[in-house]
Amino acid sequence: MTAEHAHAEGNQAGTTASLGVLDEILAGVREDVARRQEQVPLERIRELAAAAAPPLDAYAALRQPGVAVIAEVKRASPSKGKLAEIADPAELAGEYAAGGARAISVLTEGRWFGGSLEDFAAVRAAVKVPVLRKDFVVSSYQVHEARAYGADLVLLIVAALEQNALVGLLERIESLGMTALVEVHDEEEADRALEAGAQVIGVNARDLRTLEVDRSAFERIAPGLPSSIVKIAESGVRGPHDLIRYASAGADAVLVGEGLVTQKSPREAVAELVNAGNHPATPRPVR
Ligand SMILES: O=P(O)(O)OC[C@@H](O)[C@@H](O)c1c[nH]c2ccccc12
Repeated sequence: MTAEHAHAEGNQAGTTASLGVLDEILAGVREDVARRQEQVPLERIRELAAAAAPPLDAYAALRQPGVAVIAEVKRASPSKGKLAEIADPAELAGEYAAGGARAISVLTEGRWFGGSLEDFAAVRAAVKVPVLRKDFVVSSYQVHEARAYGADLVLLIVAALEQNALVGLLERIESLGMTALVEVHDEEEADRALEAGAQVIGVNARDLRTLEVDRSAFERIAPGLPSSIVKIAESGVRGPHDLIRYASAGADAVLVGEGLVTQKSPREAVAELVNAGNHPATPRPVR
């Protein structure tokens, strides 16, 4: 499906707000996973995961001094439709890394974000920094698949998962040597993430049900998280001033998509953020 098509459907989804965009996305993801699993059965994907190069330590990478920039390869979004052409995701990721990105995020959801596992594989082969599989993970098949494609980090969205599923998937990710980035949007979800044993927590400023952005969510939630937790501010970073605002509230890292893919020079845009994150006047997380 094209990004335009995805956007058109996204607008229709807006008229059925009671269902929420997240539920619509999840329904499509479940269909797509079932189809892939018919082609490559779980047993086979587990073998491929076992044969993949070992994962990088993303937790350690994100705890280095300075505010880390996680740069995202994002073609489209449900709220904005098509964002960027991205003819060569490997090249874009190379630019991000050259600009100083501490990790790369790759959307692999196809219907709404225009991503794919092919994009992921291309990026993984192009960079040496940890790579995040950004998708709507609902089954352990997707976790093994992520590892088979060389993922170091896997996103888990608390709003998309029952607590026992969250715990099971988090344990599966860690048992394969990867790091789980557990995404929350409010205090209750943050409590669930901690209870599940998350070490890396992302606060998404965007509510995945309504698609509204609230940059103050991080400021409300982050102070309540233990100092051992890597805290990532996700979404809505337009430039250095947003990074500094998040850093003041205790962010170890920011995750940036739209604000980078729409720039003429993604490398320079990353470097500007990285410089802001390394500046002596920028607040450091207290540990
Ligand atoms: O493009 P932005 O506003 O910089 O946001 C990036 C990232 O936070 C966003 O893509 C995101 C955060 N959590 C997600 C979960 C699924 C899909 C996408 C996302």
